[in-house]
Amino acid sequence: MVNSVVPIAKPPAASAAIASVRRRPCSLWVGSGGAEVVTGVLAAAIVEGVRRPPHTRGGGCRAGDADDVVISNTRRSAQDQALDSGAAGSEGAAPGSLGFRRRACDLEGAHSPRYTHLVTTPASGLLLQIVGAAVVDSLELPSRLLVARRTSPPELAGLWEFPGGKVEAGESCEPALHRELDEELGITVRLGRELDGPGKQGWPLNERAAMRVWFAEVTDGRPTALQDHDELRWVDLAAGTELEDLLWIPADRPILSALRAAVSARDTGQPGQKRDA
Ligand SMILES: Nc1nc2c([nH]c(=O)n2[C@H]2C[C@H](O)[C@@H](COP(=O)(O)OP(=O)(O)OP(=O)(O)O)O2)c(=O)[nH]1
Repeated sequence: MVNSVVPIAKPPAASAAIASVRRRPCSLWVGSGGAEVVTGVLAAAIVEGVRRPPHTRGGGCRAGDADDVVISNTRRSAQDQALDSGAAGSEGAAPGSLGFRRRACDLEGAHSPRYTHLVTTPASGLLLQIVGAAVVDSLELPSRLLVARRTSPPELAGLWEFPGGKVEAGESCEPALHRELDEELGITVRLGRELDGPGKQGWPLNERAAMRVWFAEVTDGRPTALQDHDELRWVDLAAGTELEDLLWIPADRPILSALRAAVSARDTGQPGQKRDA
């Protein structure tokens, strides 16, 4: 949840990224979320907003007042800058980094499509949270893994991955994973054990994101590539099989190794078993 929203004239520490606002400064809303913003968004600016998000406090703003906002931060990537200049609704992704979509729902309470322009900057030490599923044919006796081939962004298109996606603000990891699997594959699953990564946020993917991964088993639906993927495949988990030969997102390789070890140790967990709530 976004803790506070204040006019740019009196920014909190987290809004140091904001360098200048042309036109009317009071039209810029700054959300300072901290740990509660699970997607890793610490500072965010919504411009062109026509009404403030429902869970926020602060002064009013008027439609179109702040459509010339400049965000500046030494940690900003070329991708962020591209987003600043790109068309609303576009996605950007620099090689090795994540694509951030210009959409309002990255901030809880800002789900209105009328918030047309959102720029986010990651907090230092807080990564964008991704969740992924190691969907196996059986949680108790796994022998095959469901893998998915991405269609975007161009840097990742054609690479195989664990189905999943970004945790949205206000969402917990496991519900996010259920949502992603439903949206992307049209399946309902029961979750098994989490495949613990090296960090609290799971497995590092790049400088901006980390992924938590759970074993899962399909309980309803037939996996179908509904969005984000052009092919799904059940592959044998045994060593020396197709699984290793597939062109994986490189960051996923260590996860695959750990997954195999967990399967060998029959450590995929019982349904509902979790590391945390
Ligand atoms: N789902 C998934 N993403 C991965 C894996 N490995 C890896 O580096 N990533 C990266 C790729 C993406 O930059 C990011 C996940 O973002 P995404 O685009 O899949 O998220 P999403 O489904 O919520 O997509 P969108 O709504 O933003 O379009 O994490 C993986 O195994 N599974």
